[in-house]
Amino acid sequence: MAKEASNGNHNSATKAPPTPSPLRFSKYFQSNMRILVTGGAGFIGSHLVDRLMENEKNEVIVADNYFTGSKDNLKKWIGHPRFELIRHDVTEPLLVEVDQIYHLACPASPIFYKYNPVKTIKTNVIGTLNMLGLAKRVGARILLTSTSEVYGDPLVHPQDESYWGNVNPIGVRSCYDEGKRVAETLMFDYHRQHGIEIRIARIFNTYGPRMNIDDGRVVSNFIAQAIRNEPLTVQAPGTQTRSFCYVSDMVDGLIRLMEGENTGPINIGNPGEFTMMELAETVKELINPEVEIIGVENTPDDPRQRKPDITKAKELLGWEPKIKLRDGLPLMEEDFRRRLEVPREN
Ligand SMILES: NC(=O)c1ccc[n+]([C@@H]2O[C@H](COP(=O)([O-])OP(=O)(O)OC[C@H]3O[C@@H](n4cnc5c(N)ncnc54)[C@H](O)[C@@H]3O)[C@@H](O)[C@H]2O)c1
Ligand SMILES: O=c1ccn([C@@H]2O[C@H](COP(=O)(O)OP(=O)(O)O[C@H]3OC[C@@H](O)[C@H](O)[C@H]3O)[C@@H](O)[C@H]2O)c(=O)[nH]1
Repeated sequence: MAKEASNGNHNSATKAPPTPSPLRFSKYFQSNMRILVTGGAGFIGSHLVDRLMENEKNEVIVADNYFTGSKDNLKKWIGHPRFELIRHDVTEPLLVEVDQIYHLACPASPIFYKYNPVKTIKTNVIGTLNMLGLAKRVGARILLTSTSEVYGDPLVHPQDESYWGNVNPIGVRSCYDEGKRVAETLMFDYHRQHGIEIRIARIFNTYGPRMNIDDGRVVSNFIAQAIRNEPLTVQAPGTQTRSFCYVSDMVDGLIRLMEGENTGPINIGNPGEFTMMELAETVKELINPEVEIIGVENTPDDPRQRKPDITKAKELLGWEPKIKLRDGLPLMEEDFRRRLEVPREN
């Protein structure tokens, strides 16, 4: 009774404060970094989003047009209070208030970037211009995922960042290679002219769970073929080399680059180098010893060798990859078997 009287007395100086909304105590209101990930519904982007979302102080916005990405890759975050997903094409301007931009939007598989080459150039050039314009307007730091393809068919081996590359400017891969080179140029021009904080990662071939099954890149092709018991298609001559980085190592490198003090460009990749025939033999041995390996025709301008020099990443970011190809392939196999609904026979 006495309590009721006291609660009902609006003139009382000892009135209890109203109960705060439960939202006042939610993590949402403690966030101190809003991060935009373009291309966040894609392969690397969705793994990056997972890592960024692990930090309860981050809010993450993904902008993606779903050309090669999928909402499925982000399903565990849809509806989360610190997460937003926007259907957006980066060739159009985007107005959001953010502190950091990871700019990944661009098809990465040669089959997909060659499908509509004019659109690939627009994505790289106009898309990067739009994201730099956004970074300038809101004062955000921006990281571009460039590529080892800026080295073209390299005449220097392994490739370090000082190498200017050997790119065919009018070939079928140029929409991607030259597009990324212009994107790098734009990043540095905005940095020098407008003082934008930039970071450039030159990513070497990356693989892992969530790659599209029909992505067309070599690791996903071989794993899907081995699981389906179809011949592994080694494109001629089979002696061409690549260096494969597992996606968790890649994401770790990208975050270190964003958080560090160096603009780059910095190579992020795994220096373990394999011919495509060696890769096919490794997949055969690990996944399906019965599968056939066949030679097929290649496409024009396929780089003959590729291996990153990661001295700079080691020195400036304290980063190096941890997962060897032989350990990463079975992790990807597991994901592909689940999606293809082909369990491993014991
Ligand atoms: N995976 C690799 O081996 C590799 C190597 C070098 C560089 N990269 C770069 O890393 C980034 C991500 O590559 P990935 O392997 O995750 O490729 P991905 O194709 O899986 O992802 C790209 C994402 O960008 C989206 N996208 C494409 N065009 C867009 C547009 N105009 N507007 C908005 N969204 C768009 C796609 O829908 C997709 O979700 C790309 O910039 C790629 O060039 C990747
Ligand atoms: O089924 C296949 C597919 C590909 N290959 C060969 O495997 C090698 C790698 O081809 P991929 O299509 O996986 O990728 P590429 O290295 O050519 O390009 C990639 O490089 C770095 C990124 O920027 C992009 O993800 C992509 O452009 C090529 O020599 C290709 O000829 C096969 O032997 N069989």
